[in-house]
Amino acid sequence: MPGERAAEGQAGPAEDGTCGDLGGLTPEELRQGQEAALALEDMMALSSQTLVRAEVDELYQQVRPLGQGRYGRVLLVTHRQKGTPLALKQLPKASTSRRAFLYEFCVGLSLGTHAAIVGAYGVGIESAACYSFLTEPVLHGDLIAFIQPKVGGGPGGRVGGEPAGPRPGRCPARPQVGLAPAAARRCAAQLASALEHIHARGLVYRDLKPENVLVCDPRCRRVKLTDFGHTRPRGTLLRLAGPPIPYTAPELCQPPPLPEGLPIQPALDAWALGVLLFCLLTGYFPWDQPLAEADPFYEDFLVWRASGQPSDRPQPWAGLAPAADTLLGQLLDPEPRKRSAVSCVQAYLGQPWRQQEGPEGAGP
Ligand SMILES: Nc1ncnc2c1ncn2[C@@H]1O[C@H](COP(=O)(O)OP(=O)(O)OP(=O)(O)O)[C@@H](O)[C@H]1O
Repeated sequence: MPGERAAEGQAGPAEDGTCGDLGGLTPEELRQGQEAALALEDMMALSSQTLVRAEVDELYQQVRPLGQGRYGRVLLVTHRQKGTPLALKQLPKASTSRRAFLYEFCVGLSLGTHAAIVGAYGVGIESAACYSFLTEPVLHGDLIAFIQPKVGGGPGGRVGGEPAGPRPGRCPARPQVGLAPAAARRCAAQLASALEHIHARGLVYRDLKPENVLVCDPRCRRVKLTDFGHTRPRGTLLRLAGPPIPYTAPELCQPPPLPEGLPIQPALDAWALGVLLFCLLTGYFPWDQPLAEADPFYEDFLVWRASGQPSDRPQPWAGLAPAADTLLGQLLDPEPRKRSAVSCVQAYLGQPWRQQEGPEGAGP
């Protein structure tokens, strides 16, 4: 989360009133992002006036921790009068500005109506040491615990970056890697739909990874996206902060088109969705970072894309069926303008994504 937004600008018209250099953004795309930014500013101003000033324990009973991120922790609590179970995300004031809190709170609130996005209750709380907000609790952990890693890892290492080998508590004899085929397709469909919903509101999610996908049931039938601290209006100018990860789109790794940075586009999320689907199907990352000069697995992928020859197919892609090749080829187009929108997933849901797919419905 909460990146302070002061350092972020937005691509905009040139001083002479023309559209100027929008860093590749069309005027319509720019308008969408500006409208989203204005709507969020309004919502933040209203929410700021209605924050509940109280200590969390006065209102809610703590049950147990649900998770910890870099910026905040999430607790399962119950409402003291009603007993309703709720998830409470707490962001310490020491490391979170009021503006950054309001931003994450309002983005979550504006998006939480979608079935595959964690629902928000519209209750923001200011305590002495923390800002907090309430969301629906999703009690089966995050997707990382459901992805069976390939023993020995893959090119870019195991998803989640834990030591190799089956995880404690999961069936060690199961040959399955990644997610079971039906569960992978269900996840893909729900996440693509959630991202479409975000993009249609002029926003870019920017943080797609299994840790931000919460699982609603033991068979991973329903999932929900959470954590909107990195979400920004389309066209926000951003630079890569820190080293790239497998989910980072290649255009963010290149020198930006404008001095202030790259105007962000939904194509960033399409790339991350492609990488996540690869992980769901194989149990490992396709590469460490999308830099041909630094990552031989990414370089092999580019060579295969350019030639289209089966003999150039990189070994990590070996188990994928033709439909998955085509789908991932569209989402992982290195050229953002040619990359397909996340909605392209829907066209491939009826076809096998892995060679020798097991029986449908075989969940983890
Ligand atoms: N509504 C919820 N229900 C259940 N668990 C949740 C919920 N929201 C978050 N969690 C758990 O808490 C963890 C941390 O939450 P979150 O990702 O929002 O924190 P963060 O500090 O913003 O994280 P990051 O370091 O990824 O930016 C999640 O990975 C998840 O396991």
